[in-house]
Amino acid sequence: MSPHSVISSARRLVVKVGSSSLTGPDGGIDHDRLVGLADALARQHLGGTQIVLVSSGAIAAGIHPLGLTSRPRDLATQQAAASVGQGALLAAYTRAFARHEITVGQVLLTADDVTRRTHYANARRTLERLLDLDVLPIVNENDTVATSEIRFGDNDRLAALVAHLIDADALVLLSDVDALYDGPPSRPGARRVPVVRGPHDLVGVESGGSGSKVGTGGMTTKIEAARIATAAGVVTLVTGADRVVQALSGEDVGTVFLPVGVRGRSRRLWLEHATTARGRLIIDDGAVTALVDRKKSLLPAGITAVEGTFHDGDPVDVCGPDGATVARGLVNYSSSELPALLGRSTKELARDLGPEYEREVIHRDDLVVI
Ligand SMILES: Nc1ncnc2c1ncn2[C@@H]1O[C@H](COP(=O)(O)OP(=O)(O)O)[C@@H](O)[C@H]1O
Ligand SMILES: N[C@@H](CCC(=O)OP(=O)(O)O)C(=O)O
Repeated sequence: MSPHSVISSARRLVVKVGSSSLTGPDGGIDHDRLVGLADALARQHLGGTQIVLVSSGAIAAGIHPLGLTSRPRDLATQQAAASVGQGALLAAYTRAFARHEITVGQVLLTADDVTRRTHYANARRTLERLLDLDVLPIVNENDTVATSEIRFGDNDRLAALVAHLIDADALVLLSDVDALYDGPPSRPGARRVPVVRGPHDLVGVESGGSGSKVGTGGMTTKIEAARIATAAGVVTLVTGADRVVQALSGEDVGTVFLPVGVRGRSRRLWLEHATTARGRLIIDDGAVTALVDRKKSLLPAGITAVEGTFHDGDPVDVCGPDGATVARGLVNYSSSELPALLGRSTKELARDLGPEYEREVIHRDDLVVI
């Protein structure tokens, strides 16, 4: 099966559309483009493909109603714009899909949230249930509550993680450029990269930031998203939103990234790619071996130093004696509690401080070796 036909025959697809493909020259939502996209997705949905749409555009949709002239730069105004714009965006999609008698559902995700064990299962269950009910879920980051530390900022990686979360057959990233080029597409002589089989095909490719006033991340975040998705076994296509019909029909458009890893469900992919570490735990050589080779939990005895300020449940990086990061995990103690426990055995801690101090600093299930 050709990689493009994986998309046309997919049972389950995640399609992501960027702000630059939904907005007009004035920065506001372009309803004709949004309806064109909805029509193409509706056809595929009615043909039996389960589709999850990850749509950016909340901030862009809030620009005009707030009387702004461009995408705000500061976080608080971006969040206000997203709050105003997300409702308008969903209303526009609801109307566009209703013409095909398709019901849509809004799912707003916060990266940090989904990483936690119970929330991960919950987000997956909700999306599965929506798909069972024949609803077309429309996902965005919950911009209004995500603070700068926990914010994804770009929906490309979020879409890759959603594709993994629902075990999609393929991920389609729609943008204002028809493919990945070997350099900025505005540069004369830039050539389309039709297929990426692995990192070697990206050697010499220059990827830059967004070329539009409303997009974020540019090609760099799309390549990163493709790397995450293909490592989880998901074929990824990057192409223009104006080629969505051809892409969904399996035509040779855009840039296709072939899977390099095996499929499988694991919260660990989210832990690694969705979280931002709030601090660092420095561990000794014995603890590095226990974590990396023996797949053990992290105990206080192997920790030599604590850096940063964090709470119980926050993501932290775990670093070897040379400072290199070896793992990331959700820590069971705050940065103020931990220093008093370092180098001590859990038995001794339980005896001196109480049974609750027998717990691991990071449980194996909350840890990903990098
Ligand atoms: N090597 C490259 N190939 C294609 N596009 C590139 C490349 N480097 C940078 N870009 C820019 O990335 C932009 C797409 O990213 P972005 O504006 O963030 O879109 P979106 O809103 O769809 O996420 C393109 O319009 C282009 O200007
Ligand atoms: N959550 C933000 C999207 C940020 C983002 O990733 O934008 P883009 O690079 O246009 O896909 C919004 O809805 O405006």
